[in-house]
Amino acid sequence: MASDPVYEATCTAPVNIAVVKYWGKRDTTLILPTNSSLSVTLSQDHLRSLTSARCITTTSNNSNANAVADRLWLNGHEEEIQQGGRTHRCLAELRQMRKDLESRDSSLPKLTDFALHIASENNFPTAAGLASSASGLSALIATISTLYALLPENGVSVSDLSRVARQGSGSACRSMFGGYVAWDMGTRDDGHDSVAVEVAPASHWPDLHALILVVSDKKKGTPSTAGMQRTVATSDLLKHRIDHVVPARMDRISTAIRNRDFDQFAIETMADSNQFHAVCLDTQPPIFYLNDVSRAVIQLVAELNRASVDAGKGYLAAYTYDAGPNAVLYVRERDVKLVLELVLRYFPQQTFDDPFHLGPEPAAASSFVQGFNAAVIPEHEVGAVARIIHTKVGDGPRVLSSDESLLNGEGMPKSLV
Ligand SMILES: Nc1ncnc2c1ncn2[C@@H]1O[C@H](COP(=O)(O)OP(=O)(O)OP(=O)(O)O)[C@@H](O)[C@H]1O
Ligand SMILES: C[C@@](O)(CCOP(=O)(O)OP(=O)(O)O)CC(=O)O
Repeated sequence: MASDPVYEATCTAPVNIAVVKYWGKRDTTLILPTNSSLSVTLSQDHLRSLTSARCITTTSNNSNANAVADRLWLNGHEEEIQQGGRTHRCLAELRQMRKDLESRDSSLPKLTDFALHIASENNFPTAAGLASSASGLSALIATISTLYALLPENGVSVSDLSRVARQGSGSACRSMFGGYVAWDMGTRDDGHDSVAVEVAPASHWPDLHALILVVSDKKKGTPSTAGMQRTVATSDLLKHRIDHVVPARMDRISTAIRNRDFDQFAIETMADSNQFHAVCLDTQPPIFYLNDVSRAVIQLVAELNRASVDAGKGYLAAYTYDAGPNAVLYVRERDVKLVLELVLRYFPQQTFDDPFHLGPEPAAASSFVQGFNAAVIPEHEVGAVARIIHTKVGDGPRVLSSDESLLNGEGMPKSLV
């Protein structure tokens, strides 16, 4: 007996960390932002969401009474796909795009007739302020668009797919591209022009590294989705930011990236992070994402840069913080050793295995930069920074082979918790 054809795809997608922050929606259903934003996509060699999706043909799943319903497993646990919820809307939109394709080409298999089984795993903590929603939703869109052949040769661009990802989680639209990515806020009410665009590929400025100082990987207090709408409703400073700060900053930071101008990139990145946390503080009741350790990291980086700029050597590191206490430091490859040495001295680690082998020598000199004030912050206890992840700018979603699938022959997750 001939076996049913298998329609399945597996992809990974990256995390992105914004340098101009998205904070505020003008439409909460379509996820249309109140300002444009810009991010750096981080390498999937270190942080990634891996997703497999399979069309469940009725014969291969005739024992399952729910055969017609889409199902999703996240890190081995089944998650409900809520009717009208974000994931549900993304799946509906992708199905519609596939239907359009099938109606134009009758030789294509009618994949939209089948339910989908989707399994996904993040190789880092979920919902902990490490942008899991961005990589997770982007991996979902990348995988199903691969399964449905929603490809440039069929008239579907990456920006078109970013429009779908945006409706899963705003920041996810930027993870559809590698490198340096802008999310144009757009002006249309239907969101058609609110899409991600590539500012520059990773290869344009490949030596930008990221050090993620994980201060806490616990679930955060105020989720971004709720927090940002509280800011929209109550903060006057947000209006100033939207009208008078972000548009010019988007231009300046795009130019800095095109010119590989780290000083300008660092100035804009740190100013934008500071302003984002200022609008959080300007929210009623105020939202606090930074803690004492986050603030100590800011002081340390500020002092390092001051000394370096005074010595005529320019900026060495740029900090940025999302909706949590974890710091992300952007550093050029040539300066990673020095910045790591500094971070490890003030925030010692039990163990730190550097994947790039750029860590400091055990007996490295302790005078970092001429004029650096070593008393700027105290040396912290082991554990103040729980973990350091060292990664760098990377590429966009990747298509993997079926060997890497998270689903077994019956279309069920290989690892169920
Ligand atoms: N691999 C995945 N596949 C599908 N959905 C995912 C995946 N990973 C995360 N999500 C969705 O994203 C949610 C977490 O988003 P949330 O914004 O709370 O956290 P975060 O993205 O880690 O933090 P932040 O956006 O502040 O950086 C999960 O509850 C889940 O719904
Ligand atoms: C602080 C941020 O990380 C906020 C991210 O918000 P989300 O994209 O997680 O929010 P939703 O669209 O409601 O899912 C800044 C940024 O990534 O630009």
